[in-house]
Amino acid sequence: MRKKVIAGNWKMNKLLGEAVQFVEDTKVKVPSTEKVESVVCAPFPYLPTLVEKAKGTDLAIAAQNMHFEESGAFTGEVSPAMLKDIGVTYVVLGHSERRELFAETDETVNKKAHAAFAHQLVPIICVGETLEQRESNTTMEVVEDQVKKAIDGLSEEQVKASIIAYEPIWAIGTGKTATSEQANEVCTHIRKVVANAVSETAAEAVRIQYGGSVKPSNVDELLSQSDIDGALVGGASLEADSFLQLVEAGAK
Ligand SMILES: O=C(CO)COP(=O)(O)O
Repeated sequence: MRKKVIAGNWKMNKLLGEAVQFVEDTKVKVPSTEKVESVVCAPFPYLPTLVEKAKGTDLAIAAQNMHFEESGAFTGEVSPAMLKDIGVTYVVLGHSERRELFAETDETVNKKAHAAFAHQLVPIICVGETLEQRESNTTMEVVEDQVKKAIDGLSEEQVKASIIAYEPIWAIGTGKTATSEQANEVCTHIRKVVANAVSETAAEAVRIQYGGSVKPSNVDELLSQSDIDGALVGGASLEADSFLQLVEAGAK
């Protein structure tokens, strides 16, 4: 049984006081169970404070991005070593907003995945098709290509420890969720891609999240699907109550 992962991706939202309040409100309420991991992906300036606040609880704190280099002349960037040093444990890589707006490529996502493992960070690797690609029936090949490139050169153990988030771009922040069947179909395909590229063992172990307008009212159905092991959630992760309902669904 794969442990589910519910990750709230706050994106560029909340001020420090609000971020701290959220962690105070949720850290004692997230379920302590083998069934689910609860993760909050917060903006960089809040990470040290939130890691401190969440210490010793079942709430993990993640970054939303990082550079792949250890250090150097990269003004404005944050390195994997810095994240590791302050106690961050997960990092989102290749979110579609970073691919679209900040020139993230499959190649940089792959470099970042290697860098994450070099610093004991668990990567949450995002993939997903545009509406145009879905309408032209190229979803499976687009996603297959993204997954293969992202995990290229990782060891079997590293792939087993990775999290892949399938986020159809047309379902992000639009209120349009993929149906649970549509979401599962692609997640099943991702698992096959991993089986072919790495091994059956890696495919069995890798956790695959769905993301795109996940909310308390649709999370149960999505999580009941055979190949969906969690959710990466934007809007519905901003309120503590709603985030807690999502992690409770993961603990069922
Ligand atoms: O992009 C997402 C999570 O990374 C999804 O965002 P929404 O849940 O707001 O659609």
